Amino acid sequence: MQHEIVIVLDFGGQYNQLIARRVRECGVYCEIWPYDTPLEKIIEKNPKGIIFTGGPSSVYEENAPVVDKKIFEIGIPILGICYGNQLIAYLLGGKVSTALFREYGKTHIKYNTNSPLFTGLPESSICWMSHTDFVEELPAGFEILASTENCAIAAFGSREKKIYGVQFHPEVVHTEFGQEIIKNFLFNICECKGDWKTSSFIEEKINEIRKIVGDQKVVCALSGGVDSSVAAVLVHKAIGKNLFCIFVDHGLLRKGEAEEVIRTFKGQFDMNVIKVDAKERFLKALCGVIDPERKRKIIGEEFIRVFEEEASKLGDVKFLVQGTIYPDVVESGVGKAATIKSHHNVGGLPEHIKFERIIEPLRELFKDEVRRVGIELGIPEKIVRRQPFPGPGLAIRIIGEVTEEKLEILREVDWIFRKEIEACGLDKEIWQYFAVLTDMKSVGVMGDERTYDYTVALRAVTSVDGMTADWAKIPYDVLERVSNEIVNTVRKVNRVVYDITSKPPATIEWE
Ligand SMILES: Nc1ncnc2c1ncn2[C@@H]1O[C@H](COP(=O)(O)OP(=O)(O)OP(=O)(O)O)[C@@H](O)[C@H]1O
Ligand SMILES: O=c1[nH]c(=O)c2[nH+]cn([C@@H]3O[C@H](COP(=O)(O)O)[C@@H](O)[C@H]3O)c2[nH]1
Ligand SMILES: NC(=O)CC[C@H](N)C(=O)O
Ligand SMILES: [Mg+2]
Repeated sequence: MQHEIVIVLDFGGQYNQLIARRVRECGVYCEIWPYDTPLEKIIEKNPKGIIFTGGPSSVYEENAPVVDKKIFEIGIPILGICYGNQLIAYLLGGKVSTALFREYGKTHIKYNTNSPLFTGLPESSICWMSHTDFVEELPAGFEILASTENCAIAAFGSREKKIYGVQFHPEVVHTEFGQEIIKNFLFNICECKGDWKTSSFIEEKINEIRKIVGDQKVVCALSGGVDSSVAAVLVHKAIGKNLFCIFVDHGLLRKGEAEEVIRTFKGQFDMNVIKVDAKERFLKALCGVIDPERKRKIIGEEFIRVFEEEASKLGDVKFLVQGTIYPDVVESGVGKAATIKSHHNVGGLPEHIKFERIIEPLRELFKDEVRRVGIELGIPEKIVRRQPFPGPGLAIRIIGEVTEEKLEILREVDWIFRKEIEACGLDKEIWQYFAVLTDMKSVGVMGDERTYDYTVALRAVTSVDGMTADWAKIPYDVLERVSNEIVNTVRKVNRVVYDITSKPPATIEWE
């Protein structure tokens, strides 16, 4: 059966896959295509609508990514988001400039709810912005449909042309009514019917994995985190005893973590799990390194070398399974997307790898989708609900050089914060909560003595998919208890600060 399709044209935005996902959630099939796909190919596919994504470029730059202007004349509805919005205005004769007031994160917005794009919405609400440029003058034949305090043209469009642009990001969960806007575009403007159902993801993947590996051995990089646990269980369902999980203790784990992972996994699943102690080699490789990207690449390479060594002990192993998910991919900078940080399992991978193929069954999914798959696979809530912990571990939470001493300090601080958050039940609402050891020392006074010690930062965020996040409004008395216990019990720390930035403009991790 031929489904209705919406095409998302990719200009390198951070949230492209989120757009695709929102469209799929509305029951409309959707594919992401490169921005320079020839127009004939698009017309041939006969899409119900086209969405232009955001992107890191500015339309007035030389070599900025553009589309064939004829795309505006073929009668297919178009929605431009952020860069896509600026591009529509620019190509149709409007003016795009750099703003004096940049907007990142939470912004109040007012909608014209008479527009089919915004019907059913309240007149004002919250949207999320991430831009420097803005549409200053509209092209002829368009009207303003939304504005914010610093951005007069926060949305524009033409009912007759069926072309719309929004400066904000309706696809991120922090934009209230974002999904309604996407729905309005699909159903009111593109006149979609919604004829697509999420086909059985698990079944499809199991078949695919069986087809690729047959009866050969496979190793799986297992961290005990959500993604790799779900990936491991999925692959285990497909190939059983031919799966060998490798858990690496790289010395950058949290207090008690290695023991807990092994205990949970051995107790819970009937799987082969190999634990590798690789503390020394990781710390040696990181010695003297302060640049965050270098740290990530070194860790990415060491991981692979350890997996290769372990695999060679098992015979001829061609396949490595990783729990890579979509945010790891996009932040590492694939296609037109900018590199935000090289996740060790994607952008941090070394050039030469002995495995013939890396299998990543969760590569297109977001964390909350992975969690849903995990629950469906029968993985206990306790594992599926764990807070994310990045593969490079504490190395990217220690600003500057990683040393044994700093690791020791951070482990203790992090433990105190974690225990307190869990004790007061906040762990259920907060997406991630951890401590960062800054590279800064400051003066304090303890027991009438001068101290000159480290500042630690506490970071806690709420999020749904890790792509955008807000800082968690932890009650002052909880922060106070944590701060007191840290400075009273952890040596070499005399100051505690709380990070109150959202993502964007910050990221969740500090490096
Ligand atoms: N200590 C480790 N040992 C083996 N593999 C690891 C380790 N840490 C990370 N990996 C691999 O790198 C991938 C990415 O790490 P990441 O932390 O994003 O995912 P995760 O640990 O599976 O889930 P979570 O995000 O919930 O922590 C993992 O899915 C896993 O395949
Ligand atoms: O496996 C991983 N390898 C990495 O290199 C990595 N870097 C960040 N993260 C996790 O990804 C989510 C988004 O983090 P950022 O806002 O810091 O980019 C957050 O949940 C981070 O903890 C990583 N996970
Ligand atoms: N998120 C985006 O698409 C940003 C578009 C453009 N680079 C700007 O800064 O305004
Ligand atoms: Mg992890």
